[in-house]
Amino acid sequence: MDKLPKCGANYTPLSPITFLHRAAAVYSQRTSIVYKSTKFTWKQTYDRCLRLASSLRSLNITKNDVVSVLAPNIPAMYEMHFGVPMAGAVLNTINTRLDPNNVATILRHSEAKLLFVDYQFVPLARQALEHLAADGTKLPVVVVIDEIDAPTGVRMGELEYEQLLMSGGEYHHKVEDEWDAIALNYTSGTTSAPKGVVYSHRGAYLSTISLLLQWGVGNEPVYLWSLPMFHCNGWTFTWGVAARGGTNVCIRNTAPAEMYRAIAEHKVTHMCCAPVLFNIMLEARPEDRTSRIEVLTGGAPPPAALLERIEEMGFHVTHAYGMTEATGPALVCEWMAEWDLRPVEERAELKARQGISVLSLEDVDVKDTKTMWSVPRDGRSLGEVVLRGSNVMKGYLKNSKDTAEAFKDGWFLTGDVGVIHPDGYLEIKDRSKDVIISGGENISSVELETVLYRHPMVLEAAVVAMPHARWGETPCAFVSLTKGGQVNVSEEDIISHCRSNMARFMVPKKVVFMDELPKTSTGKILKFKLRETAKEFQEISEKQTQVTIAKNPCTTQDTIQNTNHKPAILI
Ligand SMILES: Nc1ncnc2c1ncn2[C@@H]1O[C@H](COP(=O)(O)OP(=O)(O)OP(=O)(O)O)[C@@H](O)[C@H]1O
Repeated sequence: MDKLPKCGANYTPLSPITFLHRAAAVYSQRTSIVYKSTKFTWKQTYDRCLRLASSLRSLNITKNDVVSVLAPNIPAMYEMHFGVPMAGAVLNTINTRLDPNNVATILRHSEAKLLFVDYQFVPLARQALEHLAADGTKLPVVVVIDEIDAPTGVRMGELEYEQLLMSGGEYHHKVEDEWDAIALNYTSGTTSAPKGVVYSHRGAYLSTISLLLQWGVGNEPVYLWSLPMFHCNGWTFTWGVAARGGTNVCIRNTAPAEMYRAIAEHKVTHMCCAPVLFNIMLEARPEDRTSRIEVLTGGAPPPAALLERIEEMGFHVTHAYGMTEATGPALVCEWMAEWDLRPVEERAELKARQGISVLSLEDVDVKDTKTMWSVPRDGRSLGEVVLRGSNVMKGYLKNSKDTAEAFKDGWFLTGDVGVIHPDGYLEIKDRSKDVIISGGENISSVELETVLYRHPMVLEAAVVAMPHARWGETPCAFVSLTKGGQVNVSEEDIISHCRSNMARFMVPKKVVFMDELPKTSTGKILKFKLRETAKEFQEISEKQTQVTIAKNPCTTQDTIQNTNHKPAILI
């Protein structure tokens, strides 16, 4: 048995590039991409990617060179997911919502050789390159991507994407080792400075296939690009849509009108988004929205109440949990048929659990990371979520310390705190840095937020620890309200809603109303900013016990609005 050797016929390096090669052969005339008036077939997409790879080689881009891109979900961004690794290079998609300094940090750290810039982001790229020039960093070659069907003429240097493509021949780098790097993605920076996560061809291939299976994506999906491709390569669906011969519906931004128009026009069947987008879609819901759309959501805990509301509109939601280091989704809340018989509220609660591992992971567990012992599967015992398997990153670029700390005894430590239920489904209770420890009791901020979201006038909610002289920490809630709620709901209303729905020691001692909660560029609520604010309240309360008004609780660029209500100290 052992003497049977591997050979070219039975052992080939795994790479998602093969999905495109196959799509061009077997789905050649199917539509691959639609964007405004532009439409391509899979044969055309393949040809364009071969040209892109060839053009990159002519610009001296070779194996392991980093090619960065600042672009929305446009056809060029999609093509780069194949064309860049087909040149042997590593794709680094940069979050377009970052500021110039953050973009410069990524370009500097990744040592990008080439930067593609969508014409709308030229001002951002210019400022980022000024930062690099100021400290003498070698600048990348810049290629502007102009609007494909209506060129604007905006340029930054001489090179333009379509012209570059037209000048290219055909090139396809042969992947010799599936462990070679394919992509470099920076984490959101929610808890610490962003880290550069490196994916292998093998990891990308297996993650893509297993997520397609887990979500049950069949033949010819019509996939709406509502999730940025810059977020973990669109949770692998950049590669996945090619694998299923689907159609990529590209949109420049996720304004609800544009999304609803695309959904109706192209008969969208699938889309992904963070839960934050549900609020936006609910506020702008068209009256005639009925057709069923499969939605994969994740990136932050989706409150059960929000799931209930969005499903009423024909969006059939599947909940996934993951992170940049796990190539996007690592767990999916796979639905069990028997749950269909449960009451609506219970169904939403089951769906709000993060679920079970995708097939490409060998194992997932919740452990006490000091002893590395598993916690009991009782739905109550807290531990850290750990993963192992082919989804997990190669490591952090040029950061051996953080890489070493992230791996322990053959596991990747996620930094998330969770429980395992008796049925094997995992539920995230918090990020380890967000757990509130009050009088020795661990309080899950996610649990409190779930209750807050059940208040019909609450649009967004986040709970953080506020220092407390007696209890060490107590929960402080930050809430934004629906339009109707802004005139009607008081802090006392929210507190009394909490009192009726949770144990007394968990009830937030203070509620701060904001027009909108501060978020990271990937839509996660910036809890560390809220913690700073909560700390200020505590300091104020120690000095003066009377009612206090919040002064610009958050003042960073990420903050969208100041408070518009007058919170009272209730300690
Ligand atoms: N379905 C989900 N439910 C709860 N939390 C989730 C879910 N999906 C993702 N998350 C949270 O998002 C995190 C992963 O986010 P991401 O990789 O974008 O960067 P980040 O961890 O926010 O940034 P940084 O590591 O730089 O602080 C997870 O560790 C988890 O805390």
